[in-house]
Parts: sequence; C-alpha cells; structure tokens
Amino acid sequence: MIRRTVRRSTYNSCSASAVFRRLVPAISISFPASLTFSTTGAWTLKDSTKIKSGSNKNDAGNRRLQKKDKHRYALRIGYRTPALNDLALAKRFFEKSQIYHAGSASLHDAAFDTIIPQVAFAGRTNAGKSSLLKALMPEMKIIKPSKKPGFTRKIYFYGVGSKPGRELIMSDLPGYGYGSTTEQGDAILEYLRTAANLKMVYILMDSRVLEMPSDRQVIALLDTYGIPWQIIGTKFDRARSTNPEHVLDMLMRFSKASRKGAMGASEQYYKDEIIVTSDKTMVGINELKWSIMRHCGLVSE
Ligand SMILES: Nc1nc2c(ncn2[C@@H]2O[C@H](COP(=O)(O)OP(=O)(O)OP(=O)(O)O)[C@@H](O)[C@H]2O)c(=O)[nH]1
Ligand SMILES: [Mg+2]
Repeated sequence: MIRRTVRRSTYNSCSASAVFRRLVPAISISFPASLTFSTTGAWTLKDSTKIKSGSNKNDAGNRRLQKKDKHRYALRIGYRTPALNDLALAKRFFEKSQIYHAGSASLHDAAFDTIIPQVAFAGRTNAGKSSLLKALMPEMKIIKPSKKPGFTRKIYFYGVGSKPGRELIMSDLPGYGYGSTTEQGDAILEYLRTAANLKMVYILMDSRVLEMPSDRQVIALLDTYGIPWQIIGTKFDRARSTNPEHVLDMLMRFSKASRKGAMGASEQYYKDEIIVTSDKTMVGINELKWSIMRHCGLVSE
C-alpha cells in the first residue's frame, strides 16, 4: 500500500512562479482538481493490474535480451554498467510486480509526501513521456500518448511493486513549451520542489530534435532548486543517425555543458547517464528500467 499524506506547499508561489515564467515563458502546468486520495491518508488505487508472470522462460528471455541489447543504448559516467543479468532482473521486476495507477494530481494538490521513492518524467510537449511510460508498463491502459502536443494535462502517478522496500512511483508530467499553459508550469514546479523522495527527474528529449532552449531553461531551474536530473533520448527509431553511439554522444555533450555551471568544485564527483529509447523498437527500455530501480535504491550502484 502506498502511504501518502497531503501537505500544502510552503513556498512562495508568487516568486517561484515568476521565476519559472521568466526563465521559461512558454511553460505552464495545470492540474485540474481531480487528485484522489482516501481520507485515511492512503492512496486511492485505481486500475490495479497484476502483471502476468513470465513463468519459467527466463533462459529464453535472457537470450532474446542478449540479442536485442547487443548494442549499448546507454552511456554512463560514474555509474557501473549493468550486466545482462542486471537488465534481465530489471525487466522481471517490472513484469512481475503489481502495477497500478496511484493517482492524478490536481493543480492545487500536486505536492505530496510518500515514503516510496519516486522518479518523474519531464520534457517538452510531444517529447514522448507518456509513450515511454507506456513502454515501461504496457498493461497500463490509462496511459494515453497522443500526437497532439500538450495532451497530458495533469500529473499521473504510477506505482510499481507490492512489497515494502521493493516499490517505486513514476510520475508522468504535462510537457513544457508549445501547447502548455502557465498554470501547468506552476504546478509542475511546485510538485518537483516539494515532492518527497523524488530521486530523479528524467528530461526526455526527442532524438530527432535534440535540445531546445526550453530544455536548457528547465535544467537551469532544476539546478537552482538542487533537483537531480538526467537526459533520456526518445524516438530513437526516428533519429537521423541510426547509430545509438552518435545520439548518446550528442546528448552527453549537451548534458555535460548543462551541468558545467552547476557542478563547480564538485566536478570530481560527477555522475551522469544518458539512455536512448524507442517505444517502437523497445531499445533502451531495459536500461531505463535498471536506471529507475537504481535511483530508487532497489539495486546497487
Ligand atoms: N516513432 C516514434 N514515435 C514516438 C515514440 N515515442 C512517442 N512517439 C510519438 O510521439 C507523439 C507524442 O507522444 P507522447 O508520449 O504523447 O508525448 P508526451 O511527451 O507525453 O506529450 P505531452 O503529453 O503533450 O506532453 C505520439 O504521436 C507518439 O506516438 C517513439 O519512440 N518512436
Ligand atoms: Mg503525455
């Protein structure tokens, strides 16, 4: 069970909103008032879906994994590279765990505490956030990708795992930039600043377009608030280069340049990870599963 208590944000929404709007004029975030929680303080769980176990086909699964993941779709600095067994473990965790829609955050109730570690999926509208979450949890029918920019208008929370200490939460945020609203931007920022146990914000970037000024501005804002972030390339099946190394290199260069200002003297402890993904070919999905589990402390670094 996910325990959850709602707390009102204590930050000064006027000044933070103003900063957010100044840095990212087109970003907006809105959360229609539909966050559902029970009065007992527990999440109201919806669409609870027990994922079918993969039975005893692990060997065949591992062989398929080996074949599919013969290319590396991730580039890491300071993190260990997962072995094929690690990727298989991450794949199994997502397949065998209970997966559920844990709630949707309204504009005014986006801030929350949970004892469960969580990661957030952020990025420009149309970057592929909802699609990537769907690729991680194909059984989650509530996840609706759309070619219309700005389609996701609330924060959606999804839980994975059923045992205490072996569970995590992922949030699908409305996009920033074209098609978003100021209200959405404010609410996303409030959520990111106040969410308890937020371990990582994945900034999704379309592999065809790579970075845009709004990505830089959002990253600068996250740095200002000390919120950890890392970049994920999406839609790799449509990338100009068919070589994942090229896309990884370009994204890593952007990531390094973005971190430069914030790192300062702590450069010696610099850690980074870039993963390229596609919901069509499913490349990078197991790498991402591993990354999520690692950030949530479910597997060792
Ligand atoms: N070819 C390809 N298309 C993708 C991929 N991921 C997403 N798309 C397409 O990109 C479009 C946008 O996807 P979404 O997942 O809805 O994007 P989003 O970031 O959630 O967008 P907002 O909710 O508007 O912020 C859809 O038409 C998807 O089918 C991918 O890996 N490959
Ligand atoms: Mg979406």
